[in-house]
This record gives sequence, C-alpha cells and structure tokens, in this order.
Amino acid sequence: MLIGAVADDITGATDLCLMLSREGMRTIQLIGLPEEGALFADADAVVVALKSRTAPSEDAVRDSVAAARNLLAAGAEQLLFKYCSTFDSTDDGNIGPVADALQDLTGGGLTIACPSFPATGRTVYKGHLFVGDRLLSESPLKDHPLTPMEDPDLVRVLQRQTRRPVGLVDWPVIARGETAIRAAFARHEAAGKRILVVDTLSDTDLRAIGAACDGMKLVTGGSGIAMGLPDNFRKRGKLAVRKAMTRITAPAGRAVILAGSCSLATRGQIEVARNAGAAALRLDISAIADGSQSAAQIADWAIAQASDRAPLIYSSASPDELLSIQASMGRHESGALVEQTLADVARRLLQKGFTRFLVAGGETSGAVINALEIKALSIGPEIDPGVPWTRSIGGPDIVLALKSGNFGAPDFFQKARALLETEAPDA
Ligand SMILES: Nc1ncnc2c1ncn2[C@@H]1O[C@H](COP(=O)(O)OP(=O)(O)O)[C@@H](O)[C@H]1O
Ligand SMILES: O=C(O)[C@@H](O)C(=O)COP(=O)(O)O
Repeated sequence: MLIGAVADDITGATDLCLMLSREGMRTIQLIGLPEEGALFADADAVVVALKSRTAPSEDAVRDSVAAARNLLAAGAEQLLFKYCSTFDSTDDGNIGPVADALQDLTGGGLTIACPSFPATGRTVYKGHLFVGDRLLSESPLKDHPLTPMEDPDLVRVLQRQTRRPVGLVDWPVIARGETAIRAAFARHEAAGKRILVVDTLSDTDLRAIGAACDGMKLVTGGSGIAMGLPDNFRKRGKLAVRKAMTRITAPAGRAVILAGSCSLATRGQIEVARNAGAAALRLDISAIADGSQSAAQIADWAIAQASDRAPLIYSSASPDELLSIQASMGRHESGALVEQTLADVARRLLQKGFTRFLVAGGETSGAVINALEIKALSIGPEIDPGVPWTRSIGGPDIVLALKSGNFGAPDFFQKARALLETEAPDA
C-alpha cells in the first residue's frame, strides 16, 4: 500500500477514491475500521470511510487513530486525512483534533491543510475558502444543517481547533512551484508552525503542492490534494499507468434515489429529476415523529412505482424549513430521525430486489451503507467530479452512487443511470 487514508465521511471517502483511481491507483474503500492485521496486497491505496465529521471529538480522534494505525501496520507509506472541501467542522473539531492526533502518531512532523478542489469550485486564497465565487461564509454552507460554516478564514478556523501553531503558504509562493513550496514549508517549520493552510487556485497548484508533499508522513485535505500525490510514487517506479473506467456493470435489479442532503445542489437535482418525470415522495418529518409515516410505508410506495424508472425519496428542505424543524425537534435529533428513516427504507428495498442505490448526502450515505451492511467498495467510473459509481465488495452485491450533497450537475441522477450496464445473468 502506498497511500492509506482516513476520511471523515463516506461520500468524502468515495470522492477521494475516485481521485486516487483517476490518477492510476488501484483503490479500495473500506467502510469503518479495517481489521487489525489486515493486508491489502492488491491495493495501491486504501481509504477508510468513517462517520466522524460530526461525532464527538474524542470519538473522531479514537476512530481515526485506530484506522491510521492499522493502515500504517499494513504498510501505508503516506497517510492522508480527508475532510470536506468546504472544511465542514465546528469550533470543537473535528479537523484540528484529528490532525493533531495523526501528527502525534506519525512522529509530529509538519503537515498541510489543503481542502481545495477547483473542479468543484472550492479554492483557497490568502487562507480564505471560496465556494464558486463566494466566500465560504456567504455560500450555502452557512446554512448546513449540522456544520454551518460562518468563518471563511481557514487559519483562524483551524487555529480554534488545534493546539499546534497554524501558518499559511500563500498563492504567490504556490505559483512559483514545487521548489518554492518546499522552501516555504521549511521556513514555516523553522518558525515553529506545524500545520500550514495552502492557497490553491487550480489543478496546477494542486499538482505542485502534491509534489512538494513527497515524503511528508501525513497530509490533510480534500480529495484535491490526492491529485498530485500518486506521481511521487510513479516517479520511483512504484506505480503503473492505468486507464480510467467509463462504464460500470451492475447486477440486474431496480434503482432508487434517496436524498437526505439539503444542499442547494441536491435540491436542484431533485427538481430536475421531478421535472423529468421521476415518481417522487417527500419525507414528512413530523409525520415520521408521530408515527403516521413510516419507513415500511415509504418502501411500499417505492415498490409500487413503475419498475423501469428510479423512484425518488427525499427529505431535503430549504434553509427556512430546516430552521423551523430544528427549532422544534433539535438539530441532531431531527437529522438522525431522517437518516434512520432513509436507511430503513434502503434496507427494505434491498430485501425486495433493488440493486442500484443513488444516495445524496454524506451523513445520509453513511447511514444507508451501514443499514445495507456494506463493508467495502470498488471504484467505478466518474459520474461528475467527486462522485463515482461504486460496487460493493462482500455483503449484498449492489452498485451505489454516493453523492456528496454539494456535488454533481443538475441532471446528476439521469447521468448516473446512463453509465450503468446490466450484467449478463450468468456473470
Ligand atoms: N427535512 C429535514 N429535517 C431535518 N434534518 C434533515 C432534513 N433533511 C435532511 N436532514 C438532515 O440533514 C443532514 C444532511 O447531511 P448530509 O446527508 O451529510 O448532506 P450533505 O452532504 O448535503 O451535507 C442529515 O443529517 C439529514 O438527516
Ligand atoms: O470534499 C468534499 O467536498 C466531499 O468529498 C465531502 O466530503 C462532502 O461532504 P458531504 O457534503 O457531507 O457529502
């Protein structure tokens, strides 16, 4: 194993897997902690998907360290801590505390914080995170149901979460390329900084930063930072050149779309799917709370729809609707109720022969995958930047598109289905 990664949520992990596999690494995604002593002979990269982004910070640290230990024991040469390209976290963490603990585990050397993912509009300039052409704090992420992001200054945000001194390598240095970046790393380290936010405006910047991270024991960031890392191993003859997949074969069976993300992108995709004629059912959270709507009823509704189209089940609400739901039911309580309901629906549909699951939302995907008892995924073709099709390894044989809430073009759900090929019955 060349790269061992710990991701703080499931869609973040698939996003990272896609980047590593596009860059030629044979990549496996594990759901939850790898077994102690496990070896991954066929993988260049192993990404462990945790559900630690919004967990209490002691739990996030414990699970991340346990995963990292097992990856290092299995031979990982470089450790990568993957978090959201929009730095989703609270002042208590979990990015800072987990980065601290992984730095301790890997000998305390310098690391970077690089959330940028220009292909999806996430860039960092003077340490400030932009989403498209808006500052993070003016983007839809300010209304995130669990981690509202109100401060775009990542040095300030991260410094609130870590005891280690945070520094910034700004864009004029990044633009001068690998050698200048390495020199800046050394200067900041000598000045006592331990974790450096790196400005990044383009893929060229990502590749230069990746090259400068050759030999760094721990790297932290979004999936973008993985773009430049595989080449470091290729230069040393440890990695072959591989072609990206363009289609995925799926076992015969029906498809369903489950959307628990409230992001602007997902709400737009729901609208497009509905306008294209998808049968759609919206979760009514107060009806679920008082028992008048149930997962069993919702699953029965999906089963009753035409079998050649994917029914759409969604909970997605506008920021104002969310505020009022959360005010009456609590942020975590209402979120958990929605997640459990969608997960229960998925479990029931699996039992009824559904084999293609398109899930929108990171927390939602985590809940669904746990309910389906999927333990590992292989990575298929890219549907849109950051979102591949995946196929389960072990457990029930199904394909899944786990979409981070904010990712994907407006016609994402239609595009995803167009990449599927049904497996021959005797395969
Ligand atoms: N109508 C709703 N009321 C309350 N919480 C909701 C509602 N719809 C979704 N949620 C919760 O919002 C959270 C969305 O997070 P997630 O699934 O990670 O999406 P994203 O990828 O957009 O962040 C989940 O915990 C989900 O259960
Ligand atoms: O880095 C990203 O933006 C994604 O990989 C990701 O982690 C998004 O999280 P969710 O929106 O919660 O799926």
